[in-house]
Amino acid sequence: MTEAPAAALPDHEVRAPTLHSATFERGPMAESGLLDYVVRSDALVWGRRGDGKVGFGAVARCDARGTDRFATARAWWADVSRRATAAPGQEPTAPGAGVVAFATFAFDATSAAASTLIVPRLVVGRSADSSWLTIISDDPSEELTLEQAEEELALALDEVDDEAELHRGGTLAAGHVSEDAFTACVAAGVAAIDAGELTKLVLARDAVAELDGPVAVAQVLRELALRYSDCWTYSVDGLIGATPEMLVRVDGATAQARVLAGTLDRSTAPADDPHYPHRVLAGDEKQRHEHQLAIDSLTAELGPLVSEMIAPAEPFVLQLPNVWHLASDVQAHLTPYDDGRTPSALDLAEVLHPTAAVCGTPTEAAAGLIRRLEGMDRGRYAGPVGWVDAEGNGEFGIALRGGVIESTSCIRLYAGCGIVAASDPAAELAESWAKMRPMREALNL
Ligand SMILES: C=C(O[C@H]1C=CC=C(C(=O)O)[C@@H]1O)C(=O)O
Repeated sequence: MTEAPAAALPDHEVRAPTLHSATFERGPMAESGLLDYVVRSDALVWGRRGDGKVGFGAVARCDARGTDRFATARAWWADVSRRATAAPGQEPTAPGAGVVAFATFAFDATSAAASTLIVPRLVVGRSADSSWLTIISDDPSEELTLEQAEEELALALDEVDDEAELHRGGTLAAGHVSEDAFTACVAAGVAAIDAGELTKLVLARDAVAELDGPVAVAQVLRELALRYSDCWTYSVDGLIGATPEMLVRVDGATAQARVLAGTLDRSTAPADDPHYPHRVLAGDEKQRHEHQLAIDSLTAELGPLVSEMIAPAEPFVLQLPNVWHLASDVQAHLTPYDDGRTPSALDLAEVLHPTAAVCGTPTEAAAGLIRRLEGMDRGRYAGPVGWVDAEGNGEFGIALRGGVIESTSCIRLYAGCGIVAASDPAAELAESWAKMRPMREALNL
């Protein structure tokens, strides 16, 4: 048995609100599912293939920074969850219904970026077999009715972005890590690996998009969701994108992850060779090594918390519109902590982050070298992004293939690449461009 992480920080006063919710079952949605609700720039979004949730407004928020960012968020959420009540007869009926928080975490403890949990006023949710509308209040005396929830939802959907004013294009410039700086970083990373300092590290760069109008967030999200239907589309407090990598998904006592590492650009692939990705990606020693290190980092951290874990012996090739990846789906049965509580999605996000898909092996050596070589604050890029409910169910993707909105018409994009002994700087630079392609296309850049 494993000891549960502390529910409250020593000397930490958690000022969590008392929340009250009502969840109303709704009929089947149109084929497009949740995408019909992705119409506002400020909505909170988590979804894949029409399932997921869209949040409007905010009734509570927790911001944290530094080494304790996960612990602060966990303590706050434990308090919110303990106190939350549901209107009689309107209790949550599915994971993610009822009181729920959308969450985003900074990659590194030294980041200036806040890690944030936001509880929306309204949530429209859909899973394979149900759909619902939840309304949440921080006023325990407020009567929460279906009429009120539908009226507020209609108002929220009415105040949509004026598409005429949205951007049509713009420019993309080097960010903190230019192309030259990136290739130099990769060469230095390979030298450190050759010198025996570490086995793998993931190096990233950024690029700044200045658009000729306000970022069309909802339009970008809809495009990403439609084109990248195997990815999880997210939008939380200005962090947007569509990630192919699931850090952890918790549904009751089941945990799942999709580990990715190993990439092949599709734009340079021969059109007439169906075996190309299997031969060049799945059959390549360097790519398989990079992938295995990412799996090992996940299973080593998850192992002590589970009674059973299924990790396939062979990765599969995940085909996205821009790239192919080596991918492995891991499934595990969670063991309760010795206080009887099952580890929550938040607990697991903290334990598993950062995997070797975004940091390296060994973790501490890689994290230190990333700070030194990149010299940039990654902010929330490559950190966990997703949602958690009051029961501890939730989904945390790794915030990849996206960007951070820095002002109305400016968005910073990020992409990184796993570096091992056999990595070539020019090839890694090309791969980073391939990973930025989904956002560039959605932004018309
Ligand atoms: C770090 C990123 O991708 C990771 C996930 C999948 C494949 C990767 C790779 O092949 O390098 C990276 O580890 C990114 O997209 O910024």
